Amino acid sequence: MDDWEEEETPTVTTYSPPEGNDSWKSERSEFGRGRGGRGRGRGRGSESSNHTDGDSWNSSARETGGFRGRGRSRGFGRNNQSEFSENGNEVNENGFRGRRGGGRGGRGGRFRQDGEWSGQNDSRGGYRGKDEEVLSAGGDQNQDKDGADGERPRVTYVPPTLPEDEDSIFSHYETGINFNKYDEILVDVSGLNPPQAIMTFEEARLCESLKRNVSKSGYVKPTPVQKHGIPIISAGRDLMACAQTGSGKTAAFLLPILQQLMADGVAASHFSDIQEPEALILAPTRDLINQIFLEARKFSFGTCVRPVVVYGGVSTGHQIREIMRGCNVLCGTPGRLMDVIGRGKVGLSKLRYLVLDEADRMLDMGFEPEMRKLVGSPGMPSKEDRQTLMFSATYPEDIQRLAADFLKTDYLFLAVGIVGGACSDVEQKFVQVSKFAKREQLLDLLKTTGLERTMVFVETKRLADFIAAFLCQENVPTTSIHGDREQREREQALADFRSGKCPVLVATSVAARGLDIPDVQHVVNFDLPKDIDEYVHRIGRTGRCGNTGRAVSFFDADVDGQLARSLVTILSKAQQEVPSWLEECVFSGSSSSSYNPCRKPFASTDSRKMGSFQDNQNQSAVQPAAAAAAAEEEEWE
Ligand SMILES: Nc1ncnc2c1ncn2[C@@H]1O[C@H](COP(=O)(O)OP(=O)(O)OP(=O)(O)O)[C@@H](O)[C@H]1O
Repeated sequence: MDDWEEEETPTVTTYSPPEGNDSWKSERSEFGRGRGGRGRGRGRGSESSNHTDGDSWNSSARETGGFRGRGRSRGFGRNNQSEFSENGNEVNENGFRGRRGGGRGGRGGRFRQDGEWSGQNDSRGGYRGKDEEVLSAGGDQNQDKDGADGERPRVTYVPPTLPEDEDSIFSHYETGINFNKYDEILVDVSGLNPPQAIMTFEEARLCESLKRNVSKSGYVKPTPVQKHGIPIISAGRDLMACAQTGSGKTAAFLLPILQQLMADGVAASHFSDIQEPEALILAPTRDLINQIFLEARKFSFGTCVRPVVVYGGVSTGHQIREIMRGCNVLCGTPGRLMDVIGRGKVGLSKLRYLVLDEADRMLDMGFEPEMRKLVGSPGMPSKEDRQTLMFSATYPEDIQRLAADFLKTDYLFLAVGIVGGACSDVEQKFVQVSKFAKREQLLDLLKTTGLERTMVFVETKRLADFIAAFLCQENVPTTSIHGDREQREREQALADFRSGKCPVLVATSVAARGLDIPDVQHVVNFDLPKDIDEYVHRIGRTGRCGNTGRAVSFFDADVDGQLARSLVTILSKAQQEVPSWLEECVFSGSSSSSYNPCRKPFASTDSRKMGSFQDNQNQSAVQPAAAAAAAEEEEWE
């Protein structure tokens, strides 16, 4: 038995939110208040919203009314397999504990009077602070192996089998009223001899099956990034593409790649021990790469091209078995990808396309060495012998410089609209609120939004648990996603949010990029991020594909002052009203630019057009402080 062969996992945890309980939509008094008085006494750091009796709190929590979270809480959204023992300690379930080096180990956290979560880490290798995920960068290699070192239990989770019926595969949401306005966005292509843009999908000369799949996906006409990106990729050019969130970047790279593979008659073969994909697609988070895989699966439906996905938190054995069944397009998070390459299951000699989605993220954060390791993997074609494609809505100038190392010198830079600009279909509002008043403000806000789908972003994993638990106590059907939740829980949380079972999703930055969830009408920044690009991505979870959306951000001048200047720029460029108090904040000096001194708020265009590009080639692109602060949730596996 190979070391990757494992037992299949037990079935996925069932999630059962409160039924028939919609009191949270009505008056404040019905929000479940008075059940124990918030913030006092001892409770659990995170509580399940899956109680079938509609009571979100267990008896001990109710008795004591509390939020003083005990235990490194991960239990939100669980079923009745109790995750905590009576005294609040975790109990073992399925042998999953502690594989992130102790994120779950910290105990005794509580919400202080000043509104801040204070975790008391214990010595069991507990919470490692903000860089917890970073420390596991590239470290997926061992995590699925049996716990020989006593610390890394084998991951046995196998995601549920995907539905095969066409309705599920091609389900999509409608383009919005502003879809046609995409045509008015200014487009700039820089670099030598760019090919002519296409105006229609017919001009893309897709083969019949691809054309049929595009049409079944509800695509009638290409978006600007597709009009320009498809012919550039089809012409064999390297590309760095920047287009606003939700404007169809995924199809812009998938369609020309799949078209070329089909035209060349590649076919997945399971007769080979080692699979040699023609395309590698990388993204920074598990949930995003899974989504990209589903898009690839949709567009290649009924063809001989076979996409496969690999990412952390799922049984490696299962994923390798999937690869062995044939693999032309391998989608993955970098750590797991390097793992399967390292195990000799994937060869790179046939590789023609290397795609980095959220490319600025992939090259930021000090992960650049990991990316270099990947492109330096044995058998990886040199940049001259492969086509490298990068996509994002944001491209800080320093990252553009770094990215150029991975691209041929004659790469094209495609800018649709303002590089780093916010989606113009998202109405952006700001509320001045101190950290003490944020929870009340959030409840008030959710009262007005009712059952509309809302993503609430918070800064830390612990706070995500806490706020989700708080909302559940207030009878708001809520789930959460963050890097300390097990993969099955994350997938369940996303499924419950998508289905509307839980219309509120509390998330850390792990959900900021790329996720394409239908009908997200609102994004709330309970905590503003430290980084303006992160803000752009977060609010881009709404207002997608021509639909309109709304983002409300809680601004606490004591904490968020350093972001004010960039926010004013973002709002102005999106032609939105800038609150006078926010402008004053900039001029009063509380908006310091010292946080990220080397970065301009936006690269307005292709960095090569700016004189500094060559001069700064050797300058380190990674800003350690910024990287560390923004690294809370990214995972490299
Ligand atoms: N030409 C099209 N016609 C109709 N719908 C489209 C078209 N192109 C893309 N879409 C849909 O628009 C939605 C957003 O696309 P996608 O997720 O690729 O955006 P994105 O630009 O990658 O966003 P982000 O920057 O957030 O990652 C998806 O549901 C996708 O299926």
